[in-house]
Amino acid sequence: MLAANPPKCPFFLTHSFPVSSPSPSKLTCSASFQSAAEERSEIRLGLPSKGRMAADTLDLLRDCQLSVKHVNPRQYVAQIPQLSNLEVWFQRPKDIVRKLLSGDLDLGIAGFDTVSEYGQGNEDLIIVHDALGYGECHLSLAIPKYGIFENINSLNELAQMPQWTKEKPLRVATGFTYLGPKFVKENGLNHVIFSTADGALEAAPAMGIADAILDLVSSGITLKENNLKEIEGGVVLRSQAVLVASKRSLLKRKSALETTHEILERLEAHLKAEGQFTVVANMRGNNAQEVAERVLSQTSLAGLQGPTVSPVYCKRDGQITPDYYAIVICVPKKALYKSVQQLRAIGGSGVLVSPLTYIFDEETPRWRELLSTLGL
Ligand SMILES: Nc1ncnc2c1ncn2[C@@H]1O[C@H](COP(=O)(O)OP(=O)(O)OP(=O)(O)O)[C@@H](O)[C@H]1O
Ligand SMILES: O=P(O)(O)OC[C@H]1O[C@H](OP(=O)(O)OP(=O)(O)O)[C@H](O)[C@@H]1O
Ligand SMILES: [Mg+2]
Repeated sequence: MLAANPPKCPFFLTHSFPVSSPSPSKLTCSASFQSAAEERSEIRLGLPSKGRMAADTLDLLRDCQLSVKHVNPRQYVAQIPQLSNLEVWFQRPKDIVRKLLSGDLDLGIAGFDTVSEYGQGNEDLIIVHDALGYGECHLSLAIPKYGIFENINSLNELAQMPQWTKEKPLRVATGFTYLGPKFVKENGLNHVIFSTADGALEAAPAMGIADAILDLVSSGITLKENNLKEIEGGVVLRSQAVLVASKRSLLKRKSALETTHEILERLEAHLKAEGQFTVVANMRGNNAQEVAERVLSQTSLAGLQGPTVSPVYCKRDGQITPDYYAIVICVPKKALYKSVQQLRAIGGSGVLVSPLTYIFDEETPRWRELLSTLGL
């Protein structure tokens, strides 16, 4: 299990050492970078400079009222006016991870696949938010649909093929030269050799360069168009965009932790709200309790913390009395139509639906988790 084409980039050389026993060059490098990090007063957030994560990242931050002021796309530093102590640095996703490890960035947004591949399990990297809701894909082993693989549909079947020997191992093309070998080792595949390429990996089997590929899949179209198939047990990891931090930064600098808290709260509040609608409806009833009971008898109307039921007063024969009740609930977007049907079934009318911008909980579970990971 080794990379057939040893990568030329010095980072690969450093990263090929196990994390538990870093190379001397890595230690020297990290010590000098660390002192530079300590001299900085501003907090640095790394964002993808281009590629598929770039636009969605800026959109997400904008939706959290954290718009990045970026004068032109070739300028690699920018600001988020709401966070005065923060500098944004645009970098390639893999460089975001490397620079978090070297202490040149404090926070970053990248795909979980990139964090896992280039972070190599380093404990200095902490995932602060693991589900930013875009860049969804999975890293998966794929083999041809044809030839000797026609009846192979699982990792076990692949491992047991008599074709793979020490002299003639299964050849896998991948850009994931850390996660790939780790996965085959953990899954007991003995005779495997990896080669690397930067893109269009799906061509490798048809070109005769590899027997299988290990690459990211989202729609599955590229695999299909190249006559390849995924196999049972062949998914190495599932990925989406994550917010990741350097543990050292958060522990050493109080302002880094405070900024992380604010970003996390805004992300959580926005992402939670994004999946929900506020629904307001009118309902006749004898009292608020009775209306609430009717609402709660329906499975799709429980809301975030039960319904809010408010009397709507009117003047009749000189008397001010509650004529009907207004109920307010939050419903998941997916369950909207079902909720409206259930509201109607219990006498709801005049149903108003509006999008939610933020849901701020008392304290976000991810913040509590972060503090506990930091031992605070
Ligand atoms: N179908 C997909 N294929 C590849 N990446 C995807 C896909 N869907 C989502 N992603 C996410 O987008 C990231 C790829 O983004 P991008 O294209 O910028 O990176 P890259 O091509 O690996 O980087 P670079 O061009 O710097 O080598 C992946 O790491 C993953 O997190
Ligand atoms: O499942 P799908 O939706 O078809 O997406 C998967 C493809 O997308 C990515 O390639 P990319 O477009 O980044 O091109 P590249 O391989 O040349 O980098 C990835 O490497 C797969 O080839
Ligand atoms: Mg790409």
